Amino acid sequence: MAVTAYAPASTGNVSLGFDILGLALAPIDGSLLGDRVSVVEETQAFSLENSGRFAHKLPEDPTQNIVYDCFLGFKAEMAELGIDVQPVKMKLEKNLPIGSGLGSSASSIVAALAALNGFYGNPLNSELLLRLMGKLEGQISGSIHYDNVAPCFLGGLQLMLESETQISLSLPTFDDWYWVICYSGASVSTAAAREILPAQYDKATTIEFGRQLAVFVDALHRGDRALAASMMKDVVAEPYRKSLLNNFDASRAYSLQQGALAFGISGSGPTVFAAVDNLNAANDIKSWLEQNYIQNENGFAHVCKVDTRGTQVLEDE
Ligand SMILES: Nc1ncnc2c1ncn2[C@@H]1O[C@H](COP(=O)(O)OP(=O)(O)O)[C@@H](O)[C@H]1O
Ligand SMILES: N[C@@H](CCOP(=O)(O)O)C(=O)O
Repeated sequence: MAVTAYAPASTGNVSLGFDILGLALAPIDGSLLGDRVSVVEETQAFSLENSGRFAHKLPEDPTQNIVYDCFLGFKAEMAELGIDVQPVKMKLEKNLPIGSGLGSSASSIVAALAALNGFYGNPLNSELLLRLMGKLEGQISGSIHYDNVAPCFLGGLQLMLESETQISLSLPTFDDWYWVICYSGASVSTAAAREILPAQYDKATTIEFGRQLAVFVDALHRGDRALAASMMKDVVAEPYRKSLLNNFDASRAYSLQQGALAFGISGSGPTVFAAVDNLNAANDIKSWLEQNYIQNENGFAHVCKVDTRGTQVLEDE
């Protein structure tokens, strides 16, 4: 029976946890912000059919699509278990823009592997799947980072542990926070946005990074909203990446003036996010960003909450 998986958008870094903190997102109006991948049936030769708002931005050759690499990666893992996997017919509904900072490649990877695993009766456990997801994400961006694939797969706010037995830890979140996200419509390559970062950081930056992350995690556990929000400042990527983004400083200034608790770059951009604890302010910031941050017809904005469910796998009727 055909199996479909939905994998939500995610914000990597969340300003203060470069490569090790990520958040899954769900628009509060119920709209779909994530890719869907189906495994339809076994066939003679691998095939992939693309649809969705951003399908036209995908490589035309199906073997250049990361979904194909997921199939190969899954097949190799199954071979380790002594199981031979035949070519399959797959479908990708590409709802997330590529190079947007919303974990677009992660969403396709996670949905593809979750659907493949579901189709074959869940032979691979979650930990193994997550490692494979990270490996495939690393293939695209140049180095392995789990801050998109982990929240996309598991839901919620995830902190990377990356021990031999566990990749990710789930952190508590504040139910009353909204996450306004706005994608400008421009494309920023994650690999390129990683290359512009320094290879080394100075002592002061390193201490600041450690202080912020430690205090933030403690504040989350104690439910101290104000302290948690005050730690959300990016000392690692934003100083170098914000020059790639039009109108970033004005967008932050407006959001903070409207009462946003924090404002930053989602992943490697150009999407920006504002954390807000008031729905009226969240809607107001969303409208302003729509008017002032979006650059073309591909852009959009949503008021979101944390997606606590992560990837959803369904057997088709
Ligand atoms: N299913 C897919 N979804 C997203 N990107 C894909 C997919 N298949 C192949 N790609 C390629 O992977 C790269 C993704 O770029 P990247 O900047 O990492 O995107 P994102 O930050 O949105 O994940 C692009 O070159 C894109 O053409
Ligand atoms: N930690 C990564 C996150 C990249 O996210 P994406 O959504 O832009 O792929 C980074 O900041 O490079």
